Amino acid sequence: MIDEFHKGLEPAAAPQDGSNLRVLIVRTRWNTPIVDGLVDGAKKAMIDQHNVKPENIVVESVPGAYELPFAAKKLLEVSQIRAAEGANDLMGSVNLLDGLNLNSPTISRPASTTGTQPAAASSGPSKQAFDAVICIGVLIKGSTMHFEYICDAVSQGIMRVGLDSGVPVIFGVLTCLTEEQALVRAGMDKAGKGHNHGLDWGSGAVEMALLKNRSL
Ligand SMILES: Nc1c(NC[C@H](O)[C@H](O)[C@H](O)CO)[nH]c(=O)[nH]c1=O
Ligand SMILES: CC(=O)[C@@H](O)COP(=O)(O)O
Repeated sequence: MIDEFHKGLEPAAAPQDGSNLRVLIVRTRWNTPIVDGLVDGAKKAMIDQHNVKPENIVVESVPGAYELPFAAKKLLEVSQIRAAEGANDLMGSVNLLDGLNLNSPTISRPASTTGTQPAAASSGPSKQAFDAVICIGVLIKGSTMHFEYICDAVSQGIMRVGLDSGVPVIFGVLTCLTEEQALVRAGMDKAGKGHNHGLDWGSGAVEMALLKNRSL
């Protein structure tokens, strides 16, 4: 029986400004063609509707949905450590600039008190911590209870990463009984009546990141 086609979430009332956000997408390598479509939808919504810079969207892959929570947790932690190091470098230079007028337009980084130049800011990976994470995967029921156990573990795990880290983690995992159900929810069904849920996840990531960053 073909179930009702989903129209997905109504788009946000208005596009939101994601131009300063950095978003991590963790995606699986199971059911790759469908996951690819969902990832594309999430990126499209963030870039086209909410002005997220393409270079501020990082995509990492894991074997399967069960690995999504661990990867989200660890990659988030690394980005937060890197951001703290970046802030520390900056504070270090401020300390080195003791007594100077920090508003001076000609300020430069002096040699450190030990006579060696402080490490130049690396041009390596971004030091901005992720403002949101989107976990994307497709679970399709097989002939055993494996599906049920993974679905429960993954949904609980992804929620816990968000609550524990204080960074919104979007649950972008389709839990389907058939491949057709997944195709419909990725907007890839032959009838063309489906809706790409990745679009909703991208918009949701921007909305929740801005909510997290909202100043009191
Ligand atoms: N059957 C599906 C899986 N199974 C693999 C697990 O997610 C996991 O990678 C494995 O148990 C090793 O820990 N993963 C999916 O993403 N989708 C499936 O349909
Ligand atoms: C979601 C799954 O792990 C499932 O596809 C595995 O299939 P099976 O239950 O037949 O082993």
